[in-house]
Amino acid sequence: MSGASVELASLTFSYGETRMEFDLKVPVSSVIAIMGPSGSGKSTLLNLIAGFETPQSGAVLIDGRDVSADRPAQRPISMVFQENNLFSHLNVEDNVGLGRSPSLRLTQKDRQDIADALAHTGLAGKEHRLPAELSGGERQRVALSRALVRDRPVLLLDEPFASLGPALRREMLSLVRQLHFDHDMTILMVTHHTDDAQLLADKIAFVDDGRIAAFEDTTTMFSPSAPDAFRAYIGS
Ligand SMILES: Nc1ncnc2c1ncn2[C@@H]1O[C@H](COP(=O)(O)OP(=O)(O)OP(=O)(O)O)[C@@H](O)[C@H]1O
Repeated sequence: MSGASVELASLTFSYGETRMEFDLKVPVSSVIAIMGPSGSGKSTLLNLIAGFETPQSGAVLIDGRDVSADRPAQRPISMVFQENNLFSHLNVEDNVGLGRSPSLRLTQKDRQDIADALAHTGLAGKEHRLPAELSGGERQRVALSRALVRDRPVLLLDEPFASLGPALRREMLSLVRQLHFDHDMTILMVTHHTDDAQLLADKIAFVDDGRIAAFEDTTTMFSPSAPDAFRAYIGS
């Protein structure tokens, strides 16, 4: 696996009176933290890239190809949400297998790849458990494993560790860092935590009032030269 560039070209979207317009160029294999006030449009931005929302105008380009007309499953993207990632009646192995085949018709190679992903995320031995028999952190590991076997060059993470305690969150961030090191995918991660961004991200996209108000290197954004609105948001 390797990454792909992601470009949003004058992408417009409205929820009633709430209007958004996004322009962004994400380099291949970079890790981007998407930060900004509550309600500014961060989740909507990821949903537009993934194809769960349809823009009014503009385009989403992945590696230069316009994917705007593609359904979510056709896009070279996988996404992990804060919660509700798993099917409660399916065991760990099958939940991960859905990343490879929606009908769970799995080849021997698929099963080997699933086993490898579960080993990679520290879940070996828990293949036959149901989601209810796992901790919150383990459930998010299953969701990450499914994203891994989907084997797509772009990974979208929408506050995937927000419900976890600080130690577990750090552990999961290290896992994401390791997965990026091993697979080199392009990652866009929504987070409100400055330490998450500083640990993982090459660049920060600051979303404010339905726009990308700043897109700079992480070191710049955490320096005195960062835009005032971002400094106010992080409380510095
Ligand atoms: N299904 C919906 N119907 C109508 N308005 C919505 C819907 N989902 C989101 N919105 C509105 O769109 C705006 C952007 O929402 P979004 O969830 O993208 O924000 P966010 O930056 O991810 O917020 P948070 O940090 O609180 O998760 C908000 O004003 C929100 O109220």
